[in-house]
Amino acid sequence: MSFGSRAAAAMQAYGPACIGIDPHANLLEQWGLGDDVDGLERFAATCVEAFAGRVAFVKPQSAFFERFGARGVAVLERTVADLRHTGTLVVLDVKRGDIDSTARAYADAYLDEDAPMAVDAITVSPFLGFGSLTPFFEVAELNDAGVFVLALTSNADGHEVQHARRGDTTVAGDVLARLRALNGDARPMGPFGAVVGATIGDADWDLDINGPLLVPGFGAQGGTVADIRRLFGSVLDHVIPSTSRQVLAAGPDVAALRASAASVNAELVGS
Ligand SMILES: O=c1ccn([C@@H]2O[C@H](COP(=O)(O)O)[C@@H](O)[C@H]2O)c(=O)[nH]1
Repeated sequence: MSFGSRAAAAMQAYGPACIGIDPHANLLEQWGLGDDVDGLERFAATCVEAFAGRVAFVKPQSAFFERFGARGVAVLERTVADLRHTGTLVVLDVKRGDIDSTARAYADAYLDEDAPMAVDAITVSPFLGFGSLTPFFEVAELNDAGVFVLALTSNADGHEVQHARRGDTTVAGDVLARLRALNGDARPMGPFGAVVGATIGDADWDLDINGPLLVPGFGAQGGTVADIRRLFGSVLDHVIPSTSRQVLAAGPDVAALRASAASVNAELVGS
């Protein structure tokens, strides 16, 4: 089944929220864990226990695992496998992008179902040109995986590049239009998504890409359900709001983490 179909079915079954696994040093401390590989392992295992099979998407942030070198990456690999084993869709936030031949190696590393770190979808950066992302789209399609392209990021500096004019459009507008073309008329939606922050402010963008919209910036960065409703109105059913620290702050108690994730979904569905 295509990633678009799997994502739509998971949202229907569990609600739209994506819960991020971001083991910040201060969260490890709050959870009574060391800022070391053992702490990381305990943190990730607790997140798996809390969220696997209970939410549609989990988004591990690779940077917080890479911080601990090869042993941290090994923890990430086990975390991804444990989550996927339960059917929870894993969106790995790695923001990759490179020249064609290297992009293919990155795509093989994450999107080839036989790779040790195979995930359901990854985030990529279009900064080397949208065409440089072709290997990611090709490998994803072959493996029923997804790709989320940074379009309008949640950080305040993103607009410097993303709002830059490009002919009669903008850099972000062009990324969104190209994703729309790639997704064609796939039903229920195509596998190629955009990252659009809940914090972008204005609602003047055509976000109808017939693909999933991964929406970080919701929660700890200040984005609210009202922002999501205002920004995504007609394409709300394709929106995957993603939140990490807001939910993780409820840990390390597994029941409290589950309750926090459930209340995010309830709030979103109520919108
Ligand atoms: O535009 C973007 C793209 C990615 N992120 C990532 O999402 C999470 C946000 O964490 P919170 O704790 O919910 O703020 C983090 O991993 C970022 O690297 C983003 O924030 N904005």
